[in-house]
Formats: sequence, structure tokens, C-alpha cells
Amino acid sequence: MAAADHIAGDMTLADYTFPHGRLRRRITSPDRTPLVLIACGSFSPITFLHLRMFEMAADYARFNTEFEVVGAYLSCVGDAYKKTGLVKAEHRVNMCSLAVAQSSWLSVDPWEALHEEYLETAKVLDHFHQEINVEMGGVETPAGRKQCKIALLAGADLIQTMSTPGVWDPKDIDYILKNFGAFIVERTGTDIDEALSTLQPYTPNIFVIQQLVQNDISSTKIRLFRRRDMSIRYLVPEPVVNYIEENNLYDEDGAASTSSDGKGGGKGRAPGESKGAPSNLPG
Ligand SMILES: Nc1ncnc2c1ncn2[C@@H]1O[C@H](COP(=O)(O)OP(=O)(O)OP(=O)(O)O)[C@@H](O)[C@H]1O
Ligand SMILES: O=C(O)c1ccc[n+]([C@@H]2O[C@H](COP(=O)([O-])O)[C@@H](O)[C@H]2O)c1
Repeated sequence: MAAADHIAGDMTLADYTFPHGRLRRRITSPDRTPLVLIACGSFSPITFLHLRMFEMAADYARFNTEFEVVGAYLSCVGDAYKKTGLVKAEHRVNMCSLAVAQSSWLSVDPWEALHEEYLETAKVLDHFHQEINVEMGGVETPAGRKQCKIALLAGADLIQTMSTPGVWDPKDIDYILKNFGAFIVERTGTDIDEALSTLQPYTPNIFVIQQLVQNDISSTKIRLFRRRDMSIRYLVPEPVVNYIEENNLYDEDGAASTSSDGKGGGKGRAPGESKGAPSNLPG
């Protein structure tokens, strides 16, 4: 755990400092715009697919855009987000930190998770803009200092929720897609054209990434496997497997869960673990 960026533990907002250790401070091309990718989500638990999303987005940015990736962050929702299967934010931040411990460019920012109240994604992106572009002053380029483009990195299911009435404040969608933009990874089961249909005005700022190797690992499936006492090895990073076992997370009685009954009624996807859950499991 020592190599990880930040472990929440008993950390409070008063102890918080922005994790900028893995953020590249200069780019070599005068023509490129530095890019920082922010993945917001539950990460209960983080999987290899979540990590893979960053690699896909970095390749996409390099080959198809004028951006140059200088860093990337995982931001876990806090405990106020009452979604089925969410273990405590402290555990989710710890697992994310373990998962990126060996990475040279992925970081975990515990700021969102340290808040007791739910924070909308627009506020989370504002926080990154404040830390990276205002406090740090952006990054150096041969053409002088440039502000980083801060963009949301998400799966197609998340962008689809933007067309679902009542999930997002329309003002926030406008704010996020105008001021930040989004890198969207296609996801089995989500029709990307349909997901984007109500977001037409923002399409120049939405970058759709095809999955060349179809991967549909989901946290829901990992939790289900745990409850059925099935192996989760090679679906999530090894240190995360160990952490889950050591802390008895997602086991049959839902130990350490904050809202295992799905009755939390918070924001986000409707409670229920149907998404992607296989039906042919023993049990
Ligand atoms: N298989 C996938 N393909 C593309 N994007 C994905 C996939 N799994 C997760 N994501 C994206 O990762 C981000 C974090 O997702 P989240 O923590 O909800 O993971 P999840 O596996 O969908 O979780 P759960 O199963 O608990 O709903 C979201 O933007 C989500 O769209
Ligand atoms: O800001 C909003 O209004 C908003 C509405 C719906 C979802 N989100 C964010 O989208 C993410 C969804 O994660 P998940 O795990 O529910 O797929 C999570 O970070 C939420 O905070 C944000």
C-alpha cells in the first residue's frame, strides 16, 4: 500500500492535499493541448476494465486529437451516494489506490470521497480545474504555460443517463459538456447513438472510443461472484483481490456495505443489481 498515492483511512478534508505527484508538468509539443482525464464513479470495486478505460482514452487522444495526456484521476463518489453494493468510500478509495500503485500516470483523488454530502460531477470537475489550472497554473509547453483540458472519462452507460430525465440537472450537463467535455468508452448493452441523441449540440466536445477488445467486466459481476464464493482473480488487480478478502467485502452477508439493500434512494442509477449480472451462476 505504501506506493499508493493517497489512502483515505482516517483522513479528513482538513488533511487533504491535491495528489499532483504523477501529473506531468510539461509537454514537448507546442501544438498540443495538455489533457487530464477524470473518471468519476462508484468503483465498488475497481476492475481491470476501469483501468483499461484510461489506456484506451490515452491512445484515442494520441491518435485522433490534438490533446496530449498529462495525467489522469479516479474520483470515487462519497458515502452519501446510496447505490446498491457500495462499500464505504474509505474502502473504495483504498482499492483504487492499490490498483494504481504501480502506474506512472494514474492517480486517485480522495477529495470527492471525503465529503459527507453528495457532490455533483460538475463540482468535482471544477475542483480539478481549480487545483490544476488555477492553483498550479496549468503546465509548461514550448509555447508558454497552457491550461489543461479537464475532461470526464466515462462509459457509454453514464452518458446515457444524461438523457434520462431526472438524473442530471440539465444546467450541469450543459456546464460539463461545454466547459470540460467527455471521453466516452462504448459499452456492451448501450447504444451509443441513442445515448448521444439528445447531446447533439455538444458532439464536438464528446469523444467516442471504440473498444477494440470487448471487455464487459462490471463491479456488479464482481460483487455477485463474491457472494457466490466464486473467484474474482484476473478480473480485478491482485492487491485488490487481497484487500477484498482481508476486509470481507462483498461477501454473502454484505459485510462492510453501506447500502447493500438497495433502498438508499440516492442519486444515480435506480437501485438494483440487474446490469450485466449473469443469470447462469450457481447458487
Ligand atoms: N464494461 C464497461 N465498459 C465501459 N465503461 C464502463 C464499463 N464498466 C464501467 N464503466 C464505466 O466506468 C465508470 C465507473 O463505473 P462504475 O463504478 O459504475 O462501474 P460499474 O462496473 O458500471 O459499476 P456497477 O456494476 O456497480 O454499476 C463509469 O463511467 C462507467 O460507465
Ligand atoms: O452530477 C450529477 O448530477 C450526476 C448524476 C448522475 C451520476 N453522476 C455521477 O456519475 C457517476 C456514476 O457512477 P455509477 O457508479 O453510479 O455508474 C458518479 O460519479 C456520479 O456522481 C453525477
